[in-house]
Amino acid sequence: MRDPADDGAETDFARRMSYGDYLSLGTLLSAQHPLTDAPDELLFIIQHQTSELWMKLMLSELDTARRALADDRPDEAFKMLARVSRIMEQLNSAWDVLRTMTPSDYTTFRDRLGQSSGFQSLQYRLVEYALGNRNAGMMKPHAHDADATRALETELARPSLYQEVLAFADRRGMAVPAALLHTPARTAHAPDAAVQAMWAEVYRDTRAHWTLYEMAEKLVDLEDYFRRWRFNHVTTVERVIGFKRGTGGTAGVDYLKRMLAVELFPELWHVRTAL
Ligand code: HEM
Ligand SMILES: N[C@@H](CC(=O)c1ccccc1NC=O)C(=O)O
Repeated sequence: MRDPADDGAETDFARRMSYGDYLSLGTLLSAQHPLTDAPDELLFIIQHQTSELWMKLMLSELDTARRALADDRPDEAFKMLARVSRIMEQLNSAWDVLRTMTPSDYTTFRDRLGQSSGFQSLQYRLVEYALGNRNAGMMKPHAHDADATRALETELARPSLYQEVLAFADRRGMAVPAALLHTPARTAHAPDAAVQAMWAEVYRDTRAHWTLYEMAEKLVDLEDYFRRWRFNHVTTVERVIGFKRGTGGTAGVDYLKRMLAVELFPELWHVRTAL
């Protein structure tokens, strides 16, 4: 048997930082605590934990993108937004693993989940808020958690990604209603005719407005991937629990189907009809 040291591999990590040290794998890999012996429960836990890790990165990228936009560095924001779309694509592919869990597998441990549900995911709510799908009522499940409530309030006190984009367009000389720019929104952005007219101008003369045109397509891309996530979620849920009520207390599939109608950047979709 060949000794790895013959290939020059370092083997003494008594006093050196190793792979596992750097990545805190001791902590990461000891954070799975199934409540039953059901083999699919580990799948369920890891699927959610990995989603939360990707959401953590997504929030960091959305933060950087917004700061770049506010500082008029659109090219940097494009890079971050493209990455957010790729992360969503990653989350979309992950559903294929969870879909291997049948209703028979899931019912062996579903009761043990109690009232817990993805509805209470802090990071998911922060992503929704950052993207502009703002509903302060969604903070209620976090009322018992001061840190979570503070994080959500801090997010609501910031302009959403779309507001940063509109402010950027305004600085580029486009006509954007002032009311949409200066106060961070606490409710979901409602379709606005003047904003749609602004995007129509961009799409009608892409050469004159290339940066905003690229921006618009980055946002449409992002929302396209997010819609696919919502669709994969609701389809997986129907496949696994049918039309049962959710553990979080909502109607389940019917609630999630309503969420499919959410439009993050409505004018960018509506403008297409007008082009
Ligand atoms: C078999 C797997 C799954 C089932 C049966 C399921 C079921 C549900 C149901 C019924 C809801 C509605 C809220 C409720 O009343 O509970 C919900 C919400 C939610 N789930 Fe899942 N889910 C599954 C997997 C996942 C995964 C892998 C994630 C990834 C993090 C996730 C994230 C969420 C989020 C963020 C919400 C809130 C959505 C919103 O408010 O728009 N779920 N889920
Ligand atoms: N709402 C799900 C339970 C569920 O999926 C879940 C439970 C605990 C932690 C994360 C979950 N995932 C998404 O909602 C259900 O009704 O079966």
